[in-house]
Amino acid sequence: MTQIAFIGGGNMATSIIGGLIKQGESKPDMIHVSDPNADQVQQLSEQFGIHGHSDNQQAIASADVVIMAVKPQVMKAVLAPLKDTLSQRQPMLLSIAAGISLTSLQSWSGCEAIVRCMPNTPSLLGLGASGLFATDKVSIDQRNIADALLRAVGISVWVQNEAELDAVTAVSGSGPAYYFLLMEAMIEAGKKLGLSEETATQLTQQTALGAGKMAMEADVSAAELRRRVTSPGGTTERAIQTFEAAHLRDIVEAALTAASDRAAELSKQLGD
Ligand SMILES: NC(=O)C1=CN([C@@H]2O[C@H](COP(=O)(O)OP(=O)(O)OC[C@H]3O[C@@H](n4cnc5c(N)ncnc54)[C@H](O)[C@@H]3O)[C@@H](O)[C@H]2O)C=CC1
Ligand SMILES: O=C(O)[C@@H]1CCC=N1
Repeated sequence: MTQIAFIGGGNMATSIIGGLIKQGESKPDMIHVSDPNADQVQQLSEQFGIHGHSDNQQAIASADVVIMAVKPQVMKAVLAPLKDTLSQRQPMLLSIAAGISLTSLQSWSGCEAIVRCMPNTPSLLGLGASGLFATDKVSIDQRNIADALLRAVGISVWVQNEAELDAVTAVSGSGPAYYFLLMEAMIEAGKKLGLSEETATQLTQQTALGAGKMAMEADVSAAELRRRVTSPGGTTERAIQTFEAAHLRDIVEAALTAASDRAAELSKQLGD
C-alpha cells in the first residue's frame, strides 16, 4: 500500500487525511504528517492514529507520495532542506498550494513526477471540488493515486494544461466565497424586508443547499431549473429582470477573470 507523507497538517491536510481514512483509501499506519505546530501533530495522531512528526525529513523518509500542504509563501523555504532526499528518492510530489507553478515545484524539490492540484474548502466536509494537472513524468498508477487522494474529499477533475488551473482557481477554488457573498447579501436584504436575522439566515442557507442539490441531481441545465421557478408575470421574473438590468453576468465574468488573472500573477510572484 502507498506510503503518504503530508508536509503541513493544517485545514486542508486534516480534511484529506480524514477523507482517506473514512473512505478506506488508506490505512492510518501508512500516513505520516509533519508540522512545526506540536499541538496540531498530536491532535492529528490521536484523532486518526497516523504517524506524527515535527521533522519533515522523518515524515518523507519512506514516502511514495509527498503532499505539500503548506501555505504558498513558505513552499520554497520548506522544500529547500528536503531537496536532496526528494531528488534521490523521487516520490510523487502533490502540491495543493495556490499559485505555485510546476516549474517552481520541480526546481525547488528536484522531483520529476509532480501533480499540481487546486482543491477548495468544502473538502473539509467531503464536498470539495479539485482540479488536477500532472507532468508527463507522472505514471498512470501515480495519477490514479493522486485522483483517489482528492476524491476522498470530493470530486476531482483533470485539466489539459497548467494554465487551466488558474481558471479552476477562479471557478471552484475561490468559488465558495462567491456563494457566501450572495448569501450575506440575501440575509441583509431579507432583514430589510422585515425578517429576523435568524429567519433570514435559516431560509437563505436551506435555499442554497436545496438549489445546489437540485442542480446536482437534475438532468436539465441550471438555466432550465431557473425557468421552472420563474412564473410568467410573477415574483422571480421581477428579481431576475433586476439582476439582468444590473448586468450580473458581466459582473460574474469580470470577477472570475480578475481571480484567474491574480492566480497567474501569484505564480509569477511566488516563482523563482
Ligand atoms: N483554504 C483554501 O480555501 C484553500 C487552500 N489551498 C491551499 O492549501 C494549502 C494549505 O492551506 P490550509 O490547510 O488552509 O492552511 P493551514 O494554515 O491550515 O495549514 C498549513 C500548515 O502548514 C504548517 N507549516 C508551516 N510551516 C511548515 C513547515 N516548515 N513544515 C511543515 N509544515 C509547516 C502550518 O503550521 C500549518 O499547520 C495552501 O497552500 C493553500 O494555498 C488550496 C485551495 C483552497
Ligand atoms: O484566495 C486564495 O488565494 C486561495 C486560492 C483559492 C482559495 N483561496
